[in-house]
Amino acid sequence: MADPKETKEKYTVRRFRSVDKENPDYGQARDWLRAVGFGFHEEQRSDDLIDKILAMYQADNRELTGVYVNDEPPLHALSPGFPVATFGTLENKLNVGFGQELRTRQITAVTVRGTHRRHGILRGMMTADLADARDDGLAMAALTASEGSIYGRFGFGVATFERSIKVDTGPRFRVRHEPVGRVEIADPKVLLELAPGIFDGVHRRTPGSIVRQDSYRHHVSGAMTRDGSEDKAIKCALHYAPDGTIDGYVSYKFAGWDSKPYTVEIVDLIAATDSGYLELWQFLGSIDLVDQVSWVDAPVEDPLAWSLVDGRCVASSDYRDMLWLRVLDVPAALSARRYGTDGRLVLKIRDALGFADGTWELASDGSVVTVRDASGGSQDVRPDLSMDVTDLGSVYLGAVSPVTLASAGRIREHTPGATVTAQHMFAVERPAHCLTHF
Ligand SMILES: CC(=O)SCCNC(=O)CCNC(=O)[C@H](O)C(C)(C)COP(=O)(O)OP(=O)(O)OC[C@H]1O[C@@H](n2cnc3c(N)ncnc32)[C@H](O)[C@@H]1OP(=O)(O)O
Repeated sequence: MADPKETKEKYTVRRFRSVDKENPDYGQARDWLRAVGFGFHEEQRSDDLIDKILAMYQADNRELTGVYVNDEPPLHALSPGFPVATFGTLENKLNVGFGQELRTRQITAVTVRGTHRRHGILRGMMTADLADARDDGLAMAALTASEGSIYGRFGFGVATFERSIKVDTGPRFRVRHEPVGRVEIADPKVLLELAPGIFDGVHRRTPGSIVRQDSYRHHVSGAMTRDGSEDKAIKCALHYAPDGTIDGYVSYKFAGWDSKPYTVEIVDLIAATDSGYLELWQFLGSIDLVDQVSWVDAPVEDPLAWSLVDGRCVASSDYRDMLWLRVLDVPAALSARRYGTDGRLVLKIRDALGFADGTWELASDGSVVTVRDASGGSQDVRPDLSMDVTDLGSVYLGAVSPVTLASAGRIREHTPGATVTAQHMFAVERPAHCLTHF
C-alpha cells in the first residue's frame, strides 16, 4: 500500500470527489460515507442525510479516498464496493499570525475497518497523501486526532488546545465592560447566510484559525443536526457593532428543565472584536431562569475570566489538544509567517518521512523573512536548535513553548538562549486558537 493510485495484490485504492444522485459515481461516494459512519460507530445514515452530506462535501471540494478489497468477500459479508478504509482531504487557509495565511491540506475521516487494521493501510494512505500535498505545492497539513498516539509518527505535532467551561451566571456574574454595540435576538436560520461572513472576520484576527467547512452554517443555524433533522431547540443572538455591522453571534440551546442547574449550552460563539465577545457574554449572563452557561469547545486563553469581577465563575475542565500541524515544506512554511521579534536561528529538523529533513536558517528582519537551506555546502553551519518535525509543528503557531519542549527533552539547544529566542520569534499577536473542528 505505498501509493493510493497503485493497485496491489490485496487492495485497490480509488480517489474521487463527492457527486450528486444523478451522477453514475454516486454509489461510490454514498458507500464511502457509510464506511466513515461505520468507522466512527455512528448509526446508519438515511439516504436523505447522505445526500445532504455529499452536497456539503461538494461545496467543500473534498477529495475522498477509499481502499477496496480485490478478493470477492465470502457470502453475506459486505460487498467489495464498500471500502475497508477511508481518508478525506480538503484544502483551506490557516491563519499563521500577523495577518498571514497559509494554504493547508486538512485530513479527516480516517478509518480502517477492524478486520483490516494494522496491515499498514493508514500508513499507506497517509504517506501517499502527504507526498501528493507536497507535490501540489502545499507546505502544511493539519488534522484533529481521535487518539494522541497515532499521528506523531507521521510528523504531526500538537499546535493548539481547547477546553470545556461551565460559567456560573448567577448573581456573582458581572462583566466589567461598558457596551459599545448591541445584542439582538434573531431567527437562527439567518446564520445560514450570515455565519460564513462573520466567521471570516474572526478568522482574520485569530492565529490558528482554519476557514470553516460548509457544514458549520447548517449546524450552528439549527438547519441540520448530525442526524440530518432540523434542530428546533437552537436560538441565536447577533452582535451589532456601533456602525450596525454584524460582527459576532452566539447560537445556543437550553438544556431542559430536567437538567439542574438550569443550563444554556453554547453551540457556537464567535466575535470579530473584543467588545463584541464580552457583550455576547453579557447577553448570555442575562438570560432569565438560567443558572449556568456551558461551552464544550472554549478557548484556553479566554478574556472572559479576566473581565469578570469574580473570575472563579468560570470552571474549566477537559483541557485537550485540538489542531495538529505537519510541516511539509520548511522554507515555504517558515517564510509564510511574520515573527514576534527579529532574530536568526539555525534549525536542524529530523523528519522520518523526509519532507522537512535538513538544516535551515531562519532570519527575520523587520517584515523581511528569509529561509535558506543551511545543510551541506562549503559552510559548516552549526544548528542553534535541533528538533523533530513534530516539534516544529507544535511551536509554529506560538501556542507551545520551545523552552517547554526543551525541558521535555524533545528540542535540543546547542546555542545557549536559542530556545528563548525561538519562543520570542514564534510568538503571535493573539493567542492561537482553532475554532474549526473537521
Ligand atoms: C484525522 C482523523 O480522522 S482521526 C480518526 C482516526 N480514526 C479512528 O480513530 C477510527 C478507528 N481507528 C481506525 O480506523 C484505525 O485503527 C486507524 C485508522 C487509527 C489505524 O489504521 P491501521 O490501518 O490499522 O494503521 P496502520 O496499520 O497503517 O498503522 C500505522 C502505524 O500506526 C500505529 N497505530 C495505528 N493505530 C494506532 C493507534 N490507535 N494507537 C497507536 N498506534 C497506532 C501502528 O502500530 C503503526 O505503527 P508503525 O507503522 O510505526 O509500526
